[in-house]
Amino acid sequence: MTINNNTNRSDTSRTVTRSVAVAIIGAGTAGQNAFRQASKQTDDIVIINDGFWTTTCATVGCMPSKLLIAAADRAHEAKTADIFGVHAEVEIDGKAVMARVQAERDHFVSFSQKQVNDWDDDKKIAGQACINADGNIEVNDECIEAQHIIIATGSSPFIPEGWAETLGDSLLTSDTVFELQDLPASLAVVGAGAIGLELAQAFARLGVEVTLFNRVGRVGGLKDKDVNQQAITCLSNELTLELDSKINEVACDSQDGTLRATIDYCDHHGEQKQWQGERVLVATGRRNNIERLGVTHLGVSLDDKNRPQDLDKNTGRIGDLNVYIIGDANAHLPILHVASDEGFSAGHSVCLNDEQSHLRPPSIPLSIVFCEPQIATVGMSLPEIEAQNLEYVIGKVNFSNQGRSRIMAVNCGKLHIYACAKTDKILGACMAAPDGEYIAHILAIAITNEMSIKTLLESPFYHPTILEGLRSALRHAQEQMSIPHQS
Ligand SMILES: Cc1cc2nc3c(=O)[nH]c(=O)nc-3n(C[C@H](O)[C@H](O)[C@H](O)COP(=O)(O)OP(=O)(O)OC[C@H]3O[C@@H](n4cnc5c(N)ncnc54)[C@H](O)[C@@H]3O)c2cc1C
Ligand SMILES: NC(=O)c1ccc[n+]([C@@H]2O[C@H](COP(=O)([O-])OP(=O)(O)OC[C@H]3O[C@@H](n4cnc5c(N)ncnc54)[C@H](O)[C@@H]3O)[C@@H](O)[C@H]2O)c1
Repeated sequence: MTINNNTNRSDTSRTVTRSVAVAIIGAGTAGQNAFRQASKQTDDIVIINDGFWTTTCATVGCMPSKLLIAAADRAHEAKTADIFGVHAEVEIDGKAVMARVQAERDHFVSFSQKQVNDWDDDKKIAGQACINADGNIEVNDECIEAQHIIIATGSSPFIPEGWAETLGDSLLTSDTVFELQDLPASLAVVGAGAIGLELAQAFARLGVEVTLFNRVGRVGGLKDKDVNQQAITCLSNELTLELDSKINEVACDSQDGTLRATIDYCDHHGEQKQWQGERVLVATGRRNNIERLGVTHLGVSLDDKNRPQDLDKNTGRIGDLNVYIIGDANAHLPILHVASDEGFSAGHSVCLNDEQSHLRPPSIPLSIVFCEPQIATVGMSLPEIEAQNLEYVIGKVNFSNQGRSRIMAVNCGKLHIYACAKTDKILGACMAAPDGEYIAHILAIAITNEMSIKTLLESPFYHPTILEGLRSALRHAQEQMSIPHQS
């Protein structure tokens, strides 16, 4: 069977060389999960992948970035030990730092490679897939007709037009930065999203002279002005920030074998300035890899940012087509656990008649940026709550005087909890906070299970912990409510 709703059929059809029940395009986290789940139901399956058969997460994403951050945090702790009366001489061996990042990264990569190696060779095709006007998949010299197609082609770094040429060898992206053999002397990081923030702070902590540029005044996508401002205050203790700036031109030349990159920009006061240094890490966002895949031949419509329309956010299914677009490829929530869950759900639903069986329940939004303080958002954002005219209160805590945070000298940050004033339930939260990853998970569990603030406050909070800061914010929210049982 070919995919239905085929709108762009050509007369010059290529002969089908293989027919399968399920074809998966892309073997990253989402695609591998889909393959594993679907393989439990059918043998009539093929997975096609271009490039490395591991995952973005293990190879150039979550894992190498956290390995670099781990080294940076050790350096930071040693360099700032003076505050405790502990004096340490810190010497950073850039080659050894990068060697550990690469060795541990390779260890993680080998896990996913081993799993893929165990799959039957005749179910794996290495090559770049393209969907033709008949809705069939062309790869190498094969033309595959599939009853169900799962697209899990991920995303790639977006580089502003012309920058690759003008920055030449000084250009780095998250695809190349972890291959460095040594630390650069100086680095401009462009983009203060998750990638830019994590890597800018990590390199700064490792002794690299870092300037972080962003075209808006927001960091880590924070939508709460107060928390955003607090995050900027904390981060600027360690980083040179050029927020709300406009980059006009980038260039690079080489003198005596040393790279010299320049960035001409207009700062937030409107003053023309120039940055000069060794390397430029471009972290200006990622784009899903479906532009040239030919998904429109399957009846899928895309908006102006390549986002598929009619996406079922639980399964990645597109409308009533037998087409699923999952993971970063659908540009919905480009984070790891979402790619993983969507892969799992799509893998089941292509094979079972009962589409609801074994599907993961929709999880509430959760994102964490691993800078310090950690920037995390859970549930609804403030603009979303306001757009729905919900009656809300904000429970706030500032970590500057929070007991355990002061003890540990990590007392910079703020937590805002948005709670419904009528139901006592948590709607969402936003923070730049020490131990933000744990606070965010507790709040995510509370929202998922519709726990009231009262119930949460009846749970024990051990003393002295940073989580007592969470209790302070919950109490602050409670104080503002007029629900009788709360008084
Ligand atoms: C630096 C960095 C740090 C990150 N840190 C975190 C983090 O801390 N936490 C978190 O939750 N998320 C993080 N992410 C995001 C996370 O890594 C991604 O959301 C996730 O890896 C996406 O998985 P995927 O399966 O959708 O895509 P991928 O793993 O990218 O897999 C897509 C596969 O499809 C292949 N492909 C593409 N086009 C074709 C084609 N035409 N034919 C055949 N194959 C094709 C690709 O080569 C690739 O192998 C990070 C990302 C980056 C870049
Ligand atoms: N810890 C995590 O969960 C984690 C870590 C890294 C990446 N990721 C995932 O990877 C995705 C991509 O991350 P990202 O940080 O590249 O993208 P992003 O979209 O989050 O941030 C890009 C930033 O670059 C800025 N920008 C864009 N063009 C610019 C220009 N010309 N000049 C100056 N600034 C410019 C934008 O204003 C924005 O702040 C994220 O959406 C996230 O889901 C997650």
